[in-house]
Amino acid sequence: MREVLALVRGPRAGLAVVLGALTVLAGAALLATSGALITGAAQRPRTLLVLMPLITGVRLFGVARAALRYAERLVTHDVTLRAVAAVRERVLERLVPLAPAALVGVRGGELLARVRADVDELQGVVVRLVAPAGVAVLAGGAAVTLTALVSPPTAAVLAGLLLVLGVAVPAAAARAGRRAAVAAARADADVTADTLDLVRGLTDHLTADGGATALRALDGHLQRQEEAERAAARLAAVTTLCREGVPGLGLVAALWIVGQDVARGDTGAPLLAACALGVLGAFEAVGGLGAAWSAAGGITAAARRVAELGNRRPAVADPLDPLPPPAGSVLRLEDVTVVHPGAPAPVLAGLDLDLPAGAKVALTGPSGAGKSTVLALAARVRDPDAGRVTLGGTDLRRLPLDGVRSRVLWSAQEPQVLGSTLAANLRLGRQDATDDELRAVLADLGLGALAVSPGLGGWVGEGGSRLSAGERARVALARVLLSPADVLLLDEPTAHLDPATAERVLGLLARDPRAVLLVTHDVATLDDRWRIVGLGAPAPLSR
Ligand SMILES: Nc1ncnc2c1ncn2[C@@H]1O[C@H](COP(=O)(O)OP(=O)(O)OP(=O)(O)O)[C@@H](O)[C@H]1O
Repeated sequence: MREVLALVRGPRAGLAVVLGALTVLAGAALLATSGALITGAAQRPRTLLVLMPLITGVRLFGVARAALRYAERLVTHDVTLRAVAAVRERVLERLVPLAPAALVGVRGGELLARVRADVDELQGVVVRLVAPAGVAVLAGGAAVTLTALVSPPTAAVLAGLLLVLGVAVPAAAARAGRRAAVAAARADADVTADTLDLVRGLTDHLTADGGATALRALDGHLQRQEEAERAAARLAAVTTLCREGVPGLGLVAALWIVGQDVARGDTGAPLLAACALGVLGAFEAVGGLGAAWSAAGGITAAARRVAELGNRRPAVADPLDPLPPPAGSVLRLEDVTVVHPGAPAPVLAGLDLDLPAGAKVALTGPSGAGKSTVLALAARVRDPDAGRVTLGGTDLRRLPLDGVRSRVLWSAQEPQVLGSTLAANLRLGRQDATDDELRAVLADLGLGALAVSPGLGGWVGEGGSRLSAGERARVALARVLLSPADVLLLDEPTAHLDPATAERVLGLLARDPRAVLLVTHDVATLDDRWRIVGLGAPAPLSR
């Protein structure tokens, strides 16, 4: 929260508060001068000139109030938009280094909820929290001081009732509403996460039990959401009652106190009307505090969740004193051990692996043997728990991450195809690749037809849904072939391909002058250009 408040500090936020306070005071002054004017007119003065200052005051405060409100909204929204843009940028900046290794265990929908719903919630920090609090202090203080000039006892009553309406009532409501706000935020996040998971895995859910289990879980979250909303509505009704009732009490108190002065002849009736209506208007100073107190719970919870994401430590980080890029590109795993969190035994223990420049190595072994983990180490997506991984003789941990990623390219087991054009997907491999180069690589991979339909500028569907699984796999391969990296790491690149296409792809990779380390379960398709390294039990098969 401190971090979010720091974003709204500064002259603009101060200006928003001052304008808000002046708007409230102009409103109270408008009521006061109107009351005085009507009462003065009712006394039938001999000349209207007596009323001229009040007539001018009514006009002045009426116009000023509208102008000030407009300026206050303008400044407040400017501050809000700046703050939200800064928070969103910060969240994304923190998220990027976490992916992918440090985000294992975080649900995609939950992440989306944090980036979208929580950051949206934080946009209320100025409008619903900071500005109302500042306005209450400034305008409330000024109203009490001005009232004290006319009637100190009325000022004392006003101060007390402002505290009741601005502090006691909202604090009690906030305490009662905190649980509902947290429950609502949790239910919102669960609904978003489950809906996203349901949509993503629709086919699996439908084939399992027609989606009944997933819908039941979603129903549960929706019910919790509804209960939280009902509790919030009940609370809102009680606070509305107080919001309307307490200013009424202030009005009655002012009429009674100043009325006694009028009865004694110490003051005039116009001043009585001005004071009573001014007091009524002054309650607008704390009008936003009820919403501020109830918003505080949700905003604080959202800020805490966003901060928690920022406090996650990236699985890998840039070195403090990076070494210059090595000249050679031999990739070596030396006596490497990896223990996944919570795992009873290391997935890799004392593994040595050499990938000289231009070498073709195929990693094989049973499912869960740690083949993908080897690729993750080689691309420095994670670091070994013991041993080291070197590129050209330099420990990867001593090289800038960008430098490693530009030299070593990792194509994951389930590569992502973006819901964009074919060309945009291919250029993830190399941004400056020409259209001719894109067409050539597609032709090499047997995807020449895609260059015609949907065409390089054609949309490939959400997640590449307009392509077949084999086409998606080859689009990912095309990126790899276009990339300028020295070392290519591929996780089961032929998994979705028919035998003839798999052979064609392996041929292309074998002819590529760069070092290739691939994971495969299909050793039979590899010719003798490939060195095969087996991982895990049963005893490794080596050639
Ligand atoms: N982030 C992680 N946290 C905990 N355990 C993990 C993590 N990543 C992988 N594992 C575990 O480590 C083991 C090796 O996983 P890895 O993905 O490297 O296997 P693999 O040989 O590539 O398997 P497959 O052939 O099925 O793709 C598995 O038992 C897996 O459950």
